Amino acid sequence: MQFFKMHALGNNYVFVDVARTTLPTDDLPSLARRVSDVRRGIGSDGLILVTPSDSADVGMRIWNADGSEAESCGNGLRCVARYAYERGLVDATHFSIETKAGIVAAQVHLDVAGRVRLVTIDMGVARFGPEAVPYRGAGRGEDVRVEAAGGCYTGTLVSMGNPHFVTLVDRVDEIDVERVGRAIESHPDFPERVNVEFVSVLAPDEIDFRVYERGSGVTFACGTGACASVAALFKKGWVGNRVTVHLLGGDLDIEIREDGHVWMTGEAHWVCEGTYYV
Ligand SMILES: N[C@@H](CCC[C@H](N)C(=O)O)C(=O)O
Repeated sequence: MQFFKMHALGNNYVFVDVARTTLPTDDLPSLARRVSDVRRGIGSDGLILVTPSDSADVGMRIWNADGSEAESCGNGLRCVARYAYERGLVDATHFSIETKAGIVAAQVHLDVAGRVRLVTIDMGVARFGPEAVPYRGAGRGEDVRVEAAGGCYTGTLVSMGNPHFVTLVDRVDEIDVERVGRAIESHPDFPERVNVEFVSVLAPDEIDFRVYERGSGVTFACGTGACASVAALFKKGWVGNRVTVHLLGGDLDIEIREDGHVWMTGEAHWVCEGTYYV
């Protein structure tokens, strides 16, 4: 199977363009687990398929490292956008990408050599509360309390197509993201599990961010998580509509426009291309 690997702020995926190679199996959860395995496979935070789409210019589907399928992936979208433009799947700098959560608009920004320098994605409108995020706890509002890892955490339920629990902390580097994040991610209150974001506000236009991703654990960055976090903080009036998010792997620019759409701008990088022997 021909694959390529890309990363966006260190959130790294194995990509397969299904139009250019044959998938060795229909069991994509198992394939995702195998390619993601750093010892026996390639090593990644998950598997992303680039697919043809009937309703958009390009399609994408994503499986986490544990084989669970997710609805969307912000960092993956920026990588798919760069791949699609640089490999000629699209010939304009503005185009659309279909995900399980719907169709998003992408724009690539080029350097003088015509390579993609940055990618902007319109990630759509954030939705809040138990109507948007599968939740079966006692809370009824958009903020809910979860007891996990010996502590009690209040977080905002946010959907960016996929589910997020955004919790405000004094300092992100004082949180044991692995331990607390894991406990919240698979807490019984979240029947479909949840992505867990720990955020602290440094200024109205700047936040610190750490994440424990559903199905992949601690990663260097999560694009949908950054969008969900800024959307939650903006709704509460704690940040303005344009925020630099400092993630473990680097910075993302998140802007909430007047119509409520959340726009994400950041880098996407090539790592390698090769053949995977099944
Ligand atoms: N890293 C991604 C999100 C990947 C999916 C997520 N773990 C989920 O299960 O919803 C991003 O950049 O958004």
